[in-house]
Amino acid sequence: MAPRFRLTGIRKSYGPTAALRGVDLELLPGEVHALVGENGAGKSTLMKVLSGAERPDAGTMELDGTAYLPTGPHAARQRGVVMIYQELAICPDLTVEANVTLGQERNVFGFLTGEANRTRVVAALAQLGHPEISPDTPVATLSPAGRQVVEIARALLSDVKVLVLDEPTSALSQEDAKHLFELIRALKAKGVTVVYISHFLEEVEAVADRFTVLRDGEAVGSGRVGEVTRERIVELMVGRAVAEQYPRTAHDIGGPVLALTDLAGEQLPAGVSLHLRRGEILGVAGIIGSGRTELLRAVYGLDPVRSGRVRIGAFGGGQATPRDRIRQGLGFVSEDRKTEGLALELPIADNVALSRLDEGARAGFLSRSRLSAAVGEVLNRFGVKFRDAGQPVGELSGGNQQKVALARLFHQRADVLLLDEPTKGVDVGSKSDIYRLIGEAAASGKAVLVVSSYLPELFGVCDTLAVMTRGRLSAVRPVSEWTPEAVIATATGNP
Ligand SMILES: Nc1ncnc2c1ncn2[C@@H]1O[C@H](COP(=O)(O)OP(=O)(O)OP(=O)(O)O)[C@@H](O)[C@H]1O
Repeated sequence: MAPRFRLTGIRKSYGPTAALRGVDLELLPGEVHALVGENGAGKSTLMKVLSGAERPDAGTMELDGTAYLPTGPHAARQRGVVMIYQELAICPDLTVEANVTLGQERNVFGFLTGEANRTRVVAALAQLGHPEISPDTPVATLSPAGRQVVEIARALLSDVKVLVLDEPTSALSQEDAKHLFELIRALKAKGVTVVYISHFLEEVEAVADRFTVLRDGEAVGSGRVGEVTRERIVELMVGRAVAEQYPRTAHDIGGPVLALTDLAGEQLPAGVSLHLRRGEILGVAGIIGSGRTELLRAVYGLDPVRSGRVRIGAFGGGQATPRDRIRQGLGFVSEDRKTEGLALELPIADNVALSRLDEGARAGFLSRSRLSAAVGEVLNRFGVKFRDAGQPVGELSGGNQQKVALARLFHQRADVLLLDEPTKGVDVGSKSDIYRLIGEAAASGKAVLVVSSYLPELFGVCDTLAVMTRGRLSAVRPVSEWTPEAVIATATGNP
């Protein structure tokens, strides 16, 4: 079959960082092609080149046998090549219709025909199986899944031939992820080529026909999904065999360090009690919207507490500010690193040291070199791929940004770690590193409360587990007393 899209010898550097070092890739019509690789391997950069957001330094591209070098995303879209980003690039204040037609209003003799546009939008939403989404709805009021449908509808309107999805399930519930897979299959049946970037090999196996592995800016292997083992794909990604996905460090559980009594926020959580002990890794499962994030935010002082108590070691009481909480030994990694986790324009070193600036301070001055040295050590432990600690965090790949957010917590030397989706966007090898570090933290007497939507990780890492349903938390039980089925049943309110 003639390829729909061919990239040959693609190179791209950002200053001294070579993100792509001569990549060849062929995409067939009507296939789902998974692009996998470690954080910083170059997946997003390659897809930005393909979708016109970045210009390659060298190499050629062909779409349906003719030369292709778009001047920008708009030009790429006109040729039918569209990329949908992890952080959806939609205008939240505008309506669904305005978002879908943005920049591609059908123009008859120079006039915009509002009615024709509306018909096309309604048809696209119906085609995607979402006739319930009204064109007049402001996008801001839609769920992440709804926003994604709007983005895909927008792609359909530009007669998409190649659709790139960059970690599309990261903000979706399991149910919505299933719908997305159905949608991808429908697009495939229409002959659309879908490029699917993901760190979840289960998803790759469920939805992709072929895969390509990128490592350090080079394509190091490709093939048909199902003809190679998952272990082999991981080996290609990391360049070595990963011995243990969930490394365990023996740790003892001690006395309580965090106690919540009937903790309630403005809406969520709705009355949560629990004891977290020294050396314990306690997982909180639940569906999106069940109040898990709100629970961590209330404990950390980011959201107001309506009633109930938070007791941390010797400190008791209800409301406190994050500053108080940090002093009391709490550390928090937000699920939403872009808006409240990291200061993207600031250097990596400053981001890591943000809550502990005393480290590099000497006689009232902040010594850059001491700060960099202290931070460098933490970053290396986390395997963060970076050029130098003075580089802005925003230059790092998504997964590496997440590792910086975690590194900060360890640098802060918090006693109680509140982790909200700590491995979101993180590659398999690095996930394993993060699990090892969580285990080591527990072994050194820290207590860990971890919220995750990825059940294998909760079962692989935690000592105890509880499930959140509509703002309430089930009893905390040892992991060995739970099954994934029981967790799902409890989470959906059918125990
Ligand atoms: N705007 C930029 N400025 C400087 N360096 C960049 C920029 N964008 C990407 N890079 C670097 O290029 C390399 C590849 O990054 P890219 O985002 O393509 O990786 P990725 O495979 O998508 O990673 P992840 O799985 O973490 O999203 C990384 O070393 C990254 O730091």
